[in-house]
Amino acid sequence: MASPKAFHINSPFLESIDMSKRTGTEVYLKMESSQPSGSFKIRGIGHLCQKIAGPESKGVVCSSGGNAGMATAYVARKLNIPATIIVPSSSPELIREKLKDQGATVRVVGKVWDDANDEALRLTQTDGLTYVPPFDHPLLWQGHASIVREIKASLPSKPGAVVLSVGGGGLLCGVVEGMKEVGWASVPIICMETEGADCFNAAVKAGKIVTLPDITSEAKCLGSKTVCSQAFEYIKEGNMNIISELVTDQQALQAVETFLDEERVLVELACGAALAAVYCGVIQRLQGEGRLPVPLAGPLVMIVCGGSSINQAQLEHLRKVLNR
Ligand SMILES: COC[C@H](NCc1c(COP(=O)(O)O)cnc(C)c1O)C(=O)O
Repeated sequence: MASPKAFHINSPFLESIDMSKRTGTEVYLKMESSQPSGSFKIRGIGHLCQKIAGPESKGVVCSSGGNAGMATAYVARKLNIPATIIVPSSSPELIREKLKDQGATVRVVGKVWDDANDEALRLTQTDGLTYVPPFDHPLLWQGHASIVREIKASLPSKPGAVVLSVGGGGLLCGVVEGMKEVGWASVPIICMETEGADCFNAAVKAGKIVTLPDITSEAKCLGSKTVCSQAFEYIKEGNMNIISELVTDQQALQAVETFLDEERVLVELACGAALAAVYCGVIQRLQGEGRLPVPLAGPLVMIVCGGSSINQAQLEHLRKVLNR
């Protein structure tokens, strides 16, 4: 098998003057929107595919809200193996076309990600395809952990907090793994979800893993009804400072628009959920509640997870649907 190589890039790490003004502390943006597949997913999925889907593979199949699918399709094309991506009907036509442009076979199954995942698992049995999970696998988390190593190499000191979005919990698990590895276990991790795609927050509140009845948020790429068990284990373990917060779809959309204006980059609603931690005052509220120090003990790092299910037409559609 070819020697393992990274499919992801060492993404830009940019200071945000506007976000720093809003929070009263230095804010750095880890721009995963710049990754070849459009989001951070390429880190874990590239690592996993290298390990379990060699040239002799009959092909890979991934169930996805869109971005794990984009990463799988991109990596499969680079490895010259077939890719089948199963997306739910809630994924915009835009992402289906992008997946096809990557050479993937795209199938639309079910209403939410969980339905698409059932079909992906079925295809591993019937067609002998290699299953690429979008968020729940140790090899994904190992790959995602590279983001923390890059941040450590770019920052002169330990961050005061790291902000990220949670869908199924894969990014969170990778960031925790990386932070433990580099000695940042005490750094608060602010986990952001949208109301209606809040499987992690629901588990934190219930004190156990729960399954949402449905995904009612427009942030479909956060749309897993159940968080991966490892993410919840980190809460039970209690060794990390993990804070779970929610914003509305409207707040996430406002964050997407503000980020576009101020940082000139267009990202998905799933990413807007993380950005809203700064733009909608969540950081300041947590400080007021004594859950974050004033000032933060170091710079705030925002993981700009990116996402490909967005363009001007989709942005306009979200404005209409969310009455903004
Ligand atoms: C249902 O969907 C899960 C996954 N998206 C997950 C996702 C996340 C959350 O990452 P996770 O917590 O799932 O590892 C954040 N930011 C963006 C832009 C994402 O696409 C997918 O594409 O299949």
